[in-house]
Formats: sequence, C-alpha cells, structure tokens
Amino acid sequence: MTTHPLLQIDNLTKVFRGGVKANDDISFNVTNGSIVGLLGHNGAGKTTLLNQVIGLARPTSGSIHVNGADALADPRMAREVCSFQPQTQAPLDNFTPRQAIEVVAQLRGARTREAKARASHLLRELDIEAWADRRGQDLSGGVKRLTLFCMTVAQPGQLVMLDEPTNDVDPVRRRLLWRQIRALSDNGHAVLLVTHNVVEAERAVDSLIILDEGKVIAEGTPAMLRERLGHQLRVEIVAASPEDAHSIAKRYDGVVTGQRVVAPVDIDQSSEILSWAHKQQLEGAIEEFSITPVGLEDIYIDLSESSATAA
Ligand SMILES: Nc1ncnc2c1ncn2[C@@H]1O[C@H](COP(=O)(O)OP(=O)(O)OP(=O)(O)O)[C@@H](O)[C@H]1O
Repeated sequence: MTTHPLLQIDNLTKVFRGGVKANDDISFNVTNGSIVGLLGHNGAGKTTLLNQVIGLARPTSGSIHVNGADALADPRMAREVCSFQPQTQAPLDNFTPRQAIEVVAQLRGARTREAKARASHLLRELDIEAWADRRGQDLSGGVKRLTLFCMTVAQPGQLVMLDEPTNDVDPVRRRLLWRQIRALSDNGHAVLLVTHNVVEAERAVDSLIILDEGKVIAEGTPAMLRERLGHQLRVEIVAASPEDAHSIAKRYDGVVTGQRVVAPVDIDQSSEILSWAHKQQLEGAIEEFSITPVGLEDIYIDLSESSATAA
C-alpha cells in the first residue's frame, strides 16, 4: 500500500491580479503527527499559501494534494481534512467562548456531550475559564484569539493550520497554547502554523519552512537550520556609550542598536573575547556582556539578509 504525505505541495505559484507573485514555485510535504512552522517577513506569502490549501485562493500553477487526493479539484475534501484558524479574529458578538467552541465542535460532528467536554477541557487548559461565559464583544483581543484557537481544534481535522495563533496572547498563556499544539501532534494530527515568534517556534516545532518574497529560502529542523551558520555563538554587549558601541561593532562585525552590539562569533574566538570583555568591563567601556549559542532568530535574520543581498 502506498502511503501519501498528509499534505503535499508541488511547485506552487500564485500570482495575484495586478502582478504580485505571492508564492513562487513552493514545494514541501507535511506528514502525520508533525508540527511544521512557516516563518517569513510580512508579505512573504504565508497566508496565501494556507488559503490555497483549503480553496480560499486558487494557485496560478502547481499542485496541492491532501492525503494523496487533488485538493484543487476537490476543495470540499480538503476542508474536511483541514481545520483552519485564520489570522483575523472570529466574529464572536452575542456568543460566549463556550457556546462558540461547542457549536463548532458539533458542526464538525461531535455529539453534544463530547462538544461540551472538549470545550471545558480547552478553556481550562488555556486558562480562560474566567471568560468562558462572557459575550464576545466584552472579551480582550488575547482571549478572543485563544477562543478562536479552541474553535479550530474543538473537533480537529487531520491537518490543523494555524495562522499566527500566538498574536495578542500573553507569555504565560502562549506557553499553554504551545502545549495544546503539541498535544494535537501527540494525538497524530499534523500542524502547519504561521508565526512571527521565532524564539518560541524554535522550541515548539519539528521543522521549519522559511519563506522570503514567496520563495522557500530554507527548510529543516531547527537544529539543521542552526548548523547553516558557520559561527555558533553570539555575543551581546551593552557599551558605555554609543561611540564605544560603534567601535566594538567594527571590531567584531556586529550590529549596533543604541549602546547595544550583537555580533556573531566563532567558538574558537570565545576565550579571546571573554578576556577582552572582562578587561573592557573593568575599564568601564562595557556595562553588560554575554555570549550565548546562536538561536533560530539569528539564523532567520541571517537567511533573510542573505536573500535580500542576493536579490
Ligand atoms: N487578494 C490579494 N490581491 C493582491 N495581492 C495580494 C492579495 N493577498 C495578498 N496579496 C499580496 O501577496 C503578498 C503575500 O501576502 P500574504 O498575506 O500571503 O503574506 P504573509 O506572509 O501572510 O504576510 P503577514 O506576515 O504580514 O501576514 C503580499 O505582497 C500581499 O500584499
């Protein structure tokens, strides 16, 4: 028996009327049980990509298969397999979060009792029970966003697509949200999610696809992407003055923001930098100093900058 990837995207190109090429020859697969993050600058083409999977926009060329079946020929099938949290807020006026979550679960086939139990579970796990029975117009942006997440995963399809689910959500509840995303994958669902929160994505996703101007510029696990940078550490220095910051940046090829300098460094350079920084600190030229391993955010910025230079 042949097994197909849950989502298979081949050579997808979308040119909008007026000529904007939002997706440019994109290919990748999403397999069952995986969490895939889509990263990219504003306007990189992430939302356009998700919209095409469920037939909200039609590709100019290329193909999309869901469970091996042609999603372009049968968008209804794709919508049954996929649950989608759009970037926009849900129109919750005159509904409470609990009602909205239960209704969506029932629309997607859950029995009343299951829908109620699932809604209570999600409201509790995301710590928004206090607002569960308030009307939508009285809710904060973050609670609305979390409610929309709950609606999306109340009775989830095999593929769950989330467009910026962490927007407006406080750091504590973001952590709870990532836990629920992981729970989906533990239960065998695949998750394809758009986020600008690179630091959190690094910890939460299995693999990443980075888009820039509609093209895939990198993909792989966070660890694979981290290996792409030759240097493995980043040094962050708060200099005593902007002038000091500029001369440090020159020395280490770093980026200056006010008195702060961030620079990539090689592991071999680290002991030399440590003793230099210690001396500078004693002389008062540096206020703060740290060396940390490079994170995905460094790689993301590096990749986006190289892509812009190449263009
Ligand atoms: N309906 C449309 N008609 C014309 N151009 C569009 C349309 N929708 C999106 N675009 C353009 O396509 C490009 C990609 O937009 P898209 O919304 O997919 O980006 P994105 O990566 O999701 O951005 P963001 O992170 O800001 O949400 C942008 O240049 C956008 O202006």
